[in-house]
Parts: sequence; C-alpha cells; structure tokens
Amino acid sequence: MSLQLGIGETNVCKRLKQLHLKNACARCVPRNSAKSKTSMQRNKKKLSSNILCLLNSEDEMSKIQWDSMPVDVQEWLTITFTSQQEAHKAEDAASVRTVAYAVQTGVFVERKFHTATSPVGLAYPLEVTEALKEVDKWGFDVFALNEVSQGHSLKYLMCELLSKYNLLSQFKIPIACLISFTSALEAGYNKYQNTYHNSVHATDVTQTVHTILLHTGIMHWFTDLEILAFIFGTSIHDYDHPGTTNHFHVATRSETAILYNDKSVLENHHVSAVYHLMQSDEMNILVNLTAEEWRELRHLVIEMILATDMTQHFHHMNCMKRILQNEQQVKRIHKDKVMAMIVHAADISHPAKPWHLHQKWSEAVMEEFFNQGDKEAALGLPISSLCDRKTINIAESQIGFLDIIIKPFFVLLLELIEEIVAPLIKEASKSKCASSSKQQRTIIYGMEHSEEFTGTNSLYSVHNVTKAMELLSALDISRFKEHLLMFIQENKEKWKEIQEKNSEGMQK
Ligand SMILES: Nc1nc2c(ncn2[C@@H]2O[C@H](COP(=O)(O)O)[C@@H](O)[C@H]2O)c(=O)[nH]1
Ligand SMILES: [Mg+2]
Ligand SMILES: [Zn+2]
Repeated sequence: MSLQLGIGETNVCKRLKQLHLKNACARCVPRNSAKSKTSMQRNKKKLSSNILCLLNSEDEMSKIQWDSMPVDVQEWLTITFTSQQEAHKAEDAASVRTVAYAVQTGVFVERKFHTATSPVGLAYPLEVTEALKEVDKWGFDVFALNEVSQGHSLKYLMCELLSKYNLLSQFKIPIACLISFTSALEAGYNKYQNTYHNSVHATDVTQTVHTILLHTGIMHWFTDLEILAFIFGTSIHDYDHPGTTNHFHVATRSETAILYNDKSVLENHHVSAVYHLMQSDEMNILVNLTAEEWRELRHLVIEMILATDMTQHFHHMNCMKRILQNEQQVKRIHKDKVMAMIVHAADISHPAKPWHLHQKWSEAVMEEFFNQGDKEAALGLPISSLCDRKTINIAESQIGFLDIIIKPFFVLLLELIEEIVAPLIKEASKSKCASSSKQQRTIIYGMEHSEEFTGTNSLYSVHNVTKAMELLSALDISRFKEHLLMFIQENKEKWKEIQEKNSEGMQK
C-alpha cells in the first residue's frame, strides 16, 4: 500500500509503529540502557514525524511507495536527511509560503574565458591535458583523470578551472601558493584513506558544479567572485574528512563534536581547517583579494559548505518549492542560497551520472559506511543505519536514495535554474541590439546544441557579445534535465536487476 506522505494518518501511525518495533537504534547510545531505549524511541518517533511533515502532499515523493521501502532504509533517510529544527521550519512552511519574495531580475554577466589549458608555471603531463579535454562533460571520468595525474586530480582540476574562468589573473592568485595549497588540500583529503570522502570526491563535486553552471547557462548570473566561491568552496567542502558521519562524532563525543556543539560538526570542521591552512603565507591563495572580496567570499563559502550537511536537504527542497510556487512576476532569489543548492546537488550527483561512475561511487560510499559500522561494533555502539555490512541490501537502499532524495532534488533544482536563466536570456536578447556594435574580444564557454549533453570541447572565441547571447539563448535546460533523469532511471533499473539477481540467488 502506498503512503500519501503527510496526509495519510493511518499510514503515518503504521510507519511509527514499524519504527517502534524495530530494535536497531536511531541514535548511538550505549547498549542495553533502559533510559536510552526510551529516549531512542522518542527520537525515532520525532524523526519519522519530521520527515513526514517535511514531505507534503504535493510532493513527487508522495507518489513513492514509502511502505515498500525496507525499514532500515526509511530509518536512514529520516536520520540522515532531517533535523529537529527542520521540523519546526516545515510547520511554519505554510505561513512562510505566503511571504512574497522581493524583486531580483537577472543580470547578464558576460563570462570571459581564457583559452589556456594550463596556467603559467604549471606544465600538465600530456595525459592530463588529454583527460581535461573532457572537463565540460556531465559524464566526465574523474577516476581516469585521477589515474593519469597519479592521484592529483584535484590539483589539476582546480588549476584548470581557475585558469579557464580567468580567476587566476582576476584575483591575482599566486601560482606558488596555489601549488602549495592544492598539495596540502590533497594531503588532508587523503589522510584517512577514505574510500569515498577523499580528494577524488572533491574533484568530482567541483567538476560537476562546473558542468551545471555551463550546461544551464546559469554561470552568466554569477559574478567572478561567486564563481571563485564555487570552485574554491567545492574543492574544500570535505577537507580532512575522517570517514565517519556527524552522527558518529556526536555519539562518540569527539573533540570536533564538542568544539562545534554537535551542529554540522564535519561541515564546520572542513571550512575552519582550510581557513587555518590559509593562515600560513605560503598557502594563502586569497592574499590579493580586497578586504571586501575576502569577506564576501568567506560568507559564500561558509554558507555553501554548511549547507552540504545532509540534514539541510529538505530545507533546500522546501526553499525551492516556495520560490517556484510564488506567482509573483518578479521574485527575489537569494543568490547565496541558490549557490548552496547547486553545491548540494553536485555533492549527491553521482546517481545522476552514467552507471560506470555511479557504480564506483556507490561501492566507495558503502564501503565507508561499513567501515564506520565496524568501528561502531568495536566500540560497543549500535551500528548506524546502512552501516552494517552483514545485513544491508545495497541495491534496495540505493533505489530508495534515488527515488526519495536524488530525483526530486534534481527536478526542482533544474526547474529553479530554468526560472533564473529565462530572464537572463530575455535580457541578453534585449541588449543584443544595443551592443552589437560594441566590438570586444570575448571568449566564452558555450556548447554545440547539436551534441548530446555529453558536452563538447567547447571553447568559443567570439568577437562581440552578440555571439555570447546567441549561445545563451541556444541553451536547452529541459534537455539537460531529461538527460540527467534518464541516467537516474537507468541506474535505478540496474539496481533493480541486481536486486532481482540477489533474490534469485537467495531462493536457490
Ligand atoms: N545511501 C547513499 N548515500 C549517499 C550516496 N552518495 C552520497 N550519499 C550521502 O550523501 C552525503 C554527501 O555529503 P558529503 O558532504 O558527505 O559528501 C554522504 O555523506 C552520504 O551520506 C549513495 O550512493 N548512497
Ligand atoms: Mg560533507
Ligand atoms: Zn561531499
């Protein structure tokens, strides 16, 4: 029976009952403690009602067979993607929805690009140059780049993008600092030998943000400083990740959890640790920013990284829904919030990538979860949801992740981006006439619309802004969206096949 989330009371009760019957603990509390068990049950009740209250009846998700999902997957979703504060926000949603968003029209930012594939002072190995030719593609193989760069994918990608967006010269980033900084960054990422949260994941998220900016045209809405915030922010977003979750930190009362009062523990740590790193002169890549630029960049970076805390997921969803439902002609959309949503999307984007990439990332993330489960078992703590290698059905849990988290998020995000980019296109075509006489050398990223969204090697050198506007108006976000949804669907089918094979094997 399908559960109409948020409205089917009987089913809600059923769901709560299911959770109460289950012995696995929602919070890591010492085993066999009667007091803890009661509070655990209270927590579960709270968490499950949180998620139900966050998903309203108009949601995509209401169509999903929540009941058909295994209880441990439901439990993981409620624990990982909701917070107690979130429930209150959701309760307020109705009144917030009526608050009109103020004006924010699109302003076309003419993006200038450098044709250089390697910034001054950094010679790329031939294979790296070859691999980077694919950097505009949604299906870019980050593992291949990492291989040919001998584990330095993050360093090369950062240099490549900072150079292509012309940010090295714009913000006078000293190359020597950039090299030291990227090396330290990679070392921090790889310190714990995590299977998932390592420098390749940082490269992947950074490259993915770049492709979202490029293929939707939203890059023209952002200033150079904001693009710098994207590249810098995504590159550092999981720095010094220990391979265990926030939940684990809080449960084990780690130093970091104590330092950040149990709130977005890891996310706070990633930002703070990198800013500490940059206190040293040789790492200070932001040395030449003005005080104002430095402050603004820091604000954007903090916003976007704290927003990668998965408990913010439904908050992002509700924010996007509110903007989209608002019928005002002109809406005010907070740019920093949109930036955070784009980064969050990139952070969980691998299920929307070709199967060979999604499969590798899934194995990596599951292995990291299982390693945490092993640690929890060794510490005598209850094993967190999805972390028990002996019991978890990976295919089943991935289907839940794709259906409940990934697909609805990408659908909303791309709708929102479409709304933002539409006035830019209008603006671009309006000013087309005004500026057609303005001859200036602009090198702009674009894409051949005849190609699939696998991207093209797409540096366009144009001599006036007219060409830039043509490229912008040639964008087809709907097709980009279809392309992503197709991958999600294909990946879901693959998991279903695996699930069927598994159950056949079990029967035999
Ligand atoms: N069940 C799955 N969870 C996944 C998968 N890939 C990512 N994730 C979750 O998302 C966060 C991403 O945030 P990050 O900043 O930590 O990278 C990650 O921690 C997981 O909780 C997946 O394939 N399946
Ligand atoms: Mg993170
Ligand atoms: Zn991440």
